[in-house]
Amino acid sequence: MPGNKYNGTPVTPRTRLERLLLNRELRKFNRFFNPSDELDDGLKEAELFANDSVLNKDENCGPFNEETFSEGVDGSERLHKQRLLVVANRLPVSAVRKGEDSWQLEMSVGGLVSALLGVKEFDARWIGWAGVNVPDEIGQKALTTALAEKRCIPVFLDEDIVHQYYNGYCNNMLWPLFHYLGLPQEDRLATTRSFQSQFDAYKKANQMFADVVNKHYKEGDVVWCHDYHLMFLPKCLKEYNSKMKVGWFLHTPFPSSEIHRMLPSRSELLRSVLAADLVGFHTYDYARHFVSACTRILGLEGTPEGVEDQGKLTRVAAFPIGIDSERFIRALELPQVQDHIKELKERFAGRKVMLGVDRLDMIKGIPQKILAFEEFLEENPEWRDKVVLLQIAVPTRTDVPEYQKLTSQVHEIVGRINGRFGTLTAVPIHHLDRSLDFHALCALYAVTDVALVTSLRDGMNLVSYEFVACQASKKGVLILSEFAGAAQSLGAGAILVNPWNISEVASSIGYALNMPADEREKRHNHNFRHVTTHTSQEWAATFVSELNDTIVEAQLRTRQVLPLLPVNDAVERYTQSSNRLLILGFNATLTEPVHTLGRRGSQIREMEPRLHPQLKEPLKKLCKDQMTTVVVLSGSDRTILDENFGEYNMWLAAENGMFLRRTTGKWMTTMPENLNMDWVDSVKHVFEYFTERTPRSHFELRETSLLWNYKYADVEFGRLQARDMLQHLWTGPISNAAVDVVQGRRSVEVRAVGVTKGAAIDRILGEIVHNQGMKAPIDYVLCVGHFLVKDEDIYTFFEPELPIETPPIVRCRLPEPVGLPVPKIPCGRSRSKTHLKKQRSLSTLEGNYLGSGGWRPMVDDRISVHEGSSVLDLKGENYFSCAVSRKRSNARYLLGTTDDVVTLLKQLADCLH
Ligand SMILES: O=P(O)(O)OC[C@H]1O[C@H](O[C@H]2O[C@H](CO)[C@@H](O)[C@H](O)[C@H]2O)[C@H](O)[C@@H](O)[C@@H]1O
Ligand SMILES: O=c1ccn([C@@H]2O[C@H](COP(=O)(O)OP(=O)(O)O)[C@@H](O)[C@H]2O)c(=O)[nH]1
Repeated sequence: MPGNKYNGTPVTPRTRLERLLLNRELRKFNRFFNPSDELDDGLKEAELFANDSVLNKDENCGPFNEETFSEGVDGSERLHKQRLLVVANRLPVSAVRKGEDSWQLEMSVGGLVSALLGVKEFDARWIGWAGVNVPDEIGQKALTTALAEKRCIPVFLDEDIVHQYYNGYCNNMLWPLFHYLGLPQEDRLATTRSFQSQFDAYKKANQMFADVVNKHYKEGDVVWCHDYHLMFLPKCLKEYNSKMKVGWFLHTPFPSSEIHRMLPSRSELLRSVLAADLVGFHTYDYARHFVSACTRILGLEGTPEGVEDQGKLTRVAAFPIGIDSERFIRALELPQVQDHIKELKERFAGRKVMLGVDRLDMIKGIPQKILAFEEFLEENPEWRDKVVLLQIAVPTRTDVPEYQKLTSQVHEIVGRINGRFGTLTAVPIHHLDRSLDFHALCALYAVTDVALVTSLRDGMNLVSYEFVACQASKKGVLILSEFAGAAQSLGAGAILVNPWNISEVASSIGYALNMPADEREKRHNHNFRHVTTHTSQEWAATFVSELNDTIVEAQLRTRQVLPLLPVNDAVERYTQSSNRLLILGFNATLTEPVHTLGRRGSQIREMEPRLHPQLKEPLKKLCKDQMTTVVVLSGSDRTILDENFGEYNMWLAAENGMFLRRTTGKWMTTMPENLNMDWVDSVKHVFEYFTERTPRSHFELRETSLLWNYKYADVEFGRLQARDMLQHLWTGPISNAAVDVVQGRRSVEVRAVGVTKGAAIDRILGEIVHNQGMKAPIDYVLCVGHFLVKDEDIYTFFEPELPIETPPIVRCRLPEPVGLPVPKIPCGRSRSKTHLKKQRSLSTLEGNYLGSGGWRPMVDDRISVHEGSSVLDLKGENYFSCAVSRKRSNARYLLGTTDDVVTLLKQLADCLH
């Protein structure tokens, strides 16, 4: 049993990586002690499918293993297998109707099927379409029963849905786009026109898959959705049951966001996929493109772990698929395969064999491959009767016009070349429009000297892996397209080519055919090691293990996330209090929500923040209330606050509290007269420079700070520019200046040192109490804002217990009459007593209300205030600090959006008469 490496005792993993490593060791351990389990099942199954690619209906064995619990060889009970629901468009078998209630099942061809057949560690069921329209109930029942024996569950799609969803949206739209081929040339307009109906069918089909999953789902199951056919499925599943563990894996490339951006349904598709807990791709590049599409198109945050939306993380990672290499290696020993090998060797004696195995799909670059072979023959006449190219082109998606066109194109080229270089007894290209059975395919791989994989784009390409697995004795050469996912794993051993460059491929063929044995061996060994260690079993186990772990991680994260504001409680306590203070931020708190989707947001509108129109009424009512004091405390400058709030009876604190006025009075400031602002010019210079060079960024020059905002700029470019700017500022203009830098999600602010909302609130409070002649202490505080890091000190200001390290803050006093009660301050929310210092009583503190930090009118006389008593009589439960749309914060509570702020203030206002 894996344990502590040094003392053998079990260890408790603390981090995600530790958990995953432990999990990996556990899997290795299980495999080591239960090897027969895996191999026996695998072999039975492989042979079942391999015989003549027809599944025997009576065989009580399917693509997946039957038992969940069973006896080990030594009689011990084996581990409980995780239940896994694999959901893919196609089942691993296609059904052929033989009578009203009888069906024959044939194995489907394709990389996804091959890979998932290797998945044996789970108690798995496969949910998908059987590739046939079954309109009648008798037929559906009989097929369901036949498939159940193979642990497959059908989704019945009618002809129209298949036409619109599978042939249309999936294969005519998503497939070419995801492979960078663009929309089909000839019927591009028609495709664009039929988009909406096809997309509707796509969503409908996905919902039909979801319905079947929901019917068969049991608590604790892992649901693994596959491929571009089912991008809507994660959302449908999570809407039905948010606790379901949902993973989604894409078998094709995920294109650059510039391509994905063309899809009219681009945002809906991304959002649906993001509903999954874990999203997987074959390569890091595809994962990177996906994250970038989410940041650029949806405006979400991309992190090294994945994509974050309102604190919810969807993990995104690369899980390169593999094959069940053992199955191929073992098959080579079978007598029927050996017979095939012998036959093939005799048939092609004296000639080198080159092989291509592809579905007849435009992404596979078959015409380009054949043209390169033609060029090779043209330039190397000595090879013409010494080499043969065997091209297996498996028919696929034959109802889609583009695929029909490709078939005739390939036939035409092959015919021309064979006519040109063929002899009476031999042709250079053997082209087969059909699939081969497993044994024939293995034999073919084994006798091949050079395999040619020239995909124009390919998610992974398993043919290249299978070829390598079957080459232990021959050690043939693999020519591999750099645009196949496999190039990232087999790149070192293969000869990598750009399939669009026909001359390069032609010369690579020459290089491969002439390659010395020792180089062939070295290259082969490298690839063989990879193929035999990165298997489909490993792939599936890693994905499922990470999916399980993602759920654990999400639970841990949820615990760190703030609880939602208990609105009813906040309202009730408001009504029960008699001197209440509402401190409200402005930007992203009281403003209208704007759509910040990169290029589409209303930048012009947002650059001048406006009060949410629905807040006007409630705010007016709250401000009129004698027992309520409203303060808007913002980083914005005075003009903006004047414009938005001039008409209300409230307090305005501009530039993070540096300026203050009651709307009935004039602006005052506590900005020290000798505040050193020498740094402003040089920072402004830098901000101007970056604004000029970062399209759609802008900056604001305030009296005590400068703010550079890149919210509407390209996210990645903006972030790079911000990094560059900060580096420059820290090493140059502000290296010795008395400034603070506040980094927002998409902004950089440089302020005079110590200017924070928390530092200002004390002085503001003093002025309010004094100015309003408050007789009773404040007994209710609601502090709501989208306050960034440094400004979060405002939330803690009102917390009754402060950590010892808290720096002294400027204090204030109540004016006369004195004799008010000493504040009753209850315990803070979650602070450990050991970290606390004694309760803070404002009445005992010396104020510098009139000192250097005191309020000065902007133009005329000074205010004077008398010594007084306690400003606050705040019971812990009468204090509500609330962060708006920032899940991690020092505030006690969270409000999701500005709309929630509207609801809250409306409710408070409704309590007033
Ligand atoms: O079912 P079809 O429409 O006939 O297509 C067959 C499969 O083609 C695609 O395969 C991809 O998956 C492979 C394994 O991950 C990968 O190696 C290859 O590069 C991909 O093209 C498709 O993604 C599957 O859904 C289809 O079943
Ligand atoms: O006659 C054939 C030709 C191919 N294949 C299988 O089809 C899969 C093709 O997968 P790949 O990843 O190369 O490409 P895909 O077709 O999925 O795009 C491989 O596992 C092949 O073994 C097959 O079973 N019979």
